[in-house]
Amino acid sequence: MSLALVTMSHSPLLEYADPPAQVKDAVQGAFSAARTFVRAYDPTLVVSFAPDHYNGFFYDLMPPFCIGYEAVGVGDYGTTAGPLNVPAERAAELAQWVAERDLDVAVSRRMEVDHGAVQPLEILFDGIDTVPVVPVFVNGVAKPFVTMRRVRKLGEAIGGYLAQLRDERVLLIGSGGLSHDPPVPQWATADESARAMLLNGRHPTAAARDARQQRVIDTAKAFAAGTAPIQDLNPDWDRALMATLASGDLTPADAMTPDQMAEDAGNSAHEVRTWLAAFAALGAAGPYEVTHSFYRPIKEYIAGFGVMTARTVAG
Ligand SMILES: O=C(O)/C=C/c1cccc(O)c1O
Ligand SMILES: [Fe+2]
Repeated sequence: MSLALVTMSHSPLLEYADPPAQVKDAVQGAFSAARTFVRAYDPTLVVSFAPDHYNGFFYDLMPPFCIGYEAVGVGDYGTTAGPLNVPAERAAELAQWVAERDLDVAVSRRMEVDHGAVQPLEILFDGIDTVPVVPVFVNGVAKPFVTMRRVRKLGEAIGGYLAQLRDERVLLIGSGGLSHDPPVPQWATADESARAMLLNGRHPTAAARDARQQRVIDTAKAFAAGTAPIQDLNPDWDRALMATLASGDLTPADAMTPDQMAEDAGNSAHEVRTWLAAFAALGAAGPYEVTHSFYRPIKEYIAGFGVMTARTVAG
């Protein structure tokens, strides 16, 4: 069976920053192309690979991957709060399939998801419960990181399951990246209160959430002004990765090491793991073609900002 894919950067700053009009228009144009692609494909099921930013997953128990049987948006940065429309039996069947292929994936019967998972659903489907979605958490912020090879293998296993479904049109989403280094605390350098948040910061007070988000919003302003103490975007790295993903041969990404990824493209560049998983899943259904590709480094959004659509080549 054929599959389709949208990979897209997310940024909570879409609603909180003000880049020049032509930049905003270019991003909206890329979203619009992705929406048109999705509407034409008319998926019956979405499998969404997304990271979390210490809103649903914490160091009290941090898996590399987790399949949600139910999921609820936490409503960070004004994104939609509430339940996603998760087909629990389909999710459980997928988890079983993956387990039988020697991959160890956590499951959650109540996954909490943040802007990383919610923003693409809002942009592509005008809501978080309008289409059945199986959410797959891919750790993109918390050390230790599994190898990129492992991420590719997970994507291939999930794609293998989806490719044999006869009664579904499946859209894969990969959310995050590309190069970027927003001020998400790191355990090694965090102070005591930041460590408490990283350990178990579930359900913060409104004031605590506002303070955390304001720090990111302020950093984005400073980054655009050239004064933020965060790592620069790396358009060459972003474009090279997008070329690898488009090529159909994902094995070169196996050589990317976690430390080198962070050094070259920022700590949150690990979010590209969702793109790799999504493309590996797509490739499991056969050769694919990229139908639309957008890229722009956007400091106001603290993101090497990319959007790609792709689908199985009819054969
Ligand atoms: O607030 C956070 O935890 C993350 C913010 C952010 C900013 C820019 C790009 C991203 O992918 C983010 O998640
Ligand atoms: Fe992110």
